[in-house]
Amino acid sequence: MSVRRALTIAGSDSGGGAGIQADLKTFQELGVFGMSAVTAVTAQNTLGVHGVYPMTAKAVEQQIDVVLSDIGVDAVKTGMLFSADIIEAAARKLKEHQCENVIVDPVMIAKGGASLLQEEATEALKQVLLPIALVVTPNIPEAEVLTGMSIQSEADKKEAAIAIASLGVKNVLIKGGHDKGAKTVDLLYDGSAFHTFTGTRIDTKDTHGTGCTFSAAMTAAIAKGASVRTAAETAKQFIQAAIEDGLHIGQGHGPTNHWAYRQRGGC
Ligand SMILES: Nc1ncnc2c1ncn2[C@@H]1O[C@H](COP(=O)(O)OP(=O)(O)OP(=O)(O)O)[C@@H](O)[C@H]1O
Ligand SMILES: Cc1ncc(CO)c(N)n1
Repeated sequence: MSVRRALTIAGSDSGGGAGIQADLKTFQELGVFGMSAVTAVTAQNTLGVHGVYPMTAKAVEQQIDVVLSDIGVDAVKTGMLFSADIIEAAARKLKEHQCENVIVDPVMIAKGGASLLQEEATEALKQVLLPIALVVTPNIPEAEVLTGMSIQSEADKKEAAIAIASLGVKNVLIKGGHDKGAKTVDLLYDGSAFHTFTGTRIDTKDTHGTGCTFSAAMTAAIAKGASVRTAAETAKQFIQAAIEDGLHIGQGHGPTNHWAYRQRGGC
């Protein structure tokens, strides 16, 4: 089988736990060749986001163009997109190159509270990116912004997933890291049925980049030909191992362990 390729369109996390760095590490661990289009550089560590330096939309567009016209791609993930201009440029290019396997992680706010998406860009995300996406993977606060709903229960999660699907995206996966209980319940809605992926909540502060890592693992699995449902199962196992075998790096919210899944024999 030829080498499978995945592209991440996202921001750089200098601390290495989230963003482009988490995505490329995850792609590599799952045996997929990783490529990147950088949307912004963040000066970031486990204590927080200390600076955000966006790229121009043109620079993002060109990175996507040169990579897709030469190397090609089996799945594309988007993460931190920062502005409406960048969202519109990315969506235009993905359409132009007829990318079908687009996984949108609608990154809005970092765990420490820093904004990674300008407020007015949410509309562009909904109007131009979600309609061309195969999957969107909001966490609970992001699902609340996308729907305007308050999500307090599993029933609310289901209602939100249906509302997000009505924006034109084929599959909606609401991540349960922000759930309150002893279990983390990730909910997938595929346009007709619901599927849940449940993990044991680990009591740790080292959860920086869990969302990026989860969505990147889904992207890698989809690049290798998995269905969305199987990709969500793989991603759940990948992130559970990565959180359980934490590296305890830095003084704040440390990164997850991107080696853990492979070291346990997965791949
Ligand atoms: N403490 C935890 N224990 C076990 N699983 C967790 C924990 N926290 C998050 N997860 C899992 O990690 C994945 C990512 O979910 P989460 O809701 O944390 O994403 P996120 O908020 O987008 O993360 P980030 O913004 O840090 O990238 C989900 O599968 C979720 O269930
Ligand atoms: C660059 C970047 N993307 C995404 C996140 C969300 O975890 C982050 N903290 N930083």
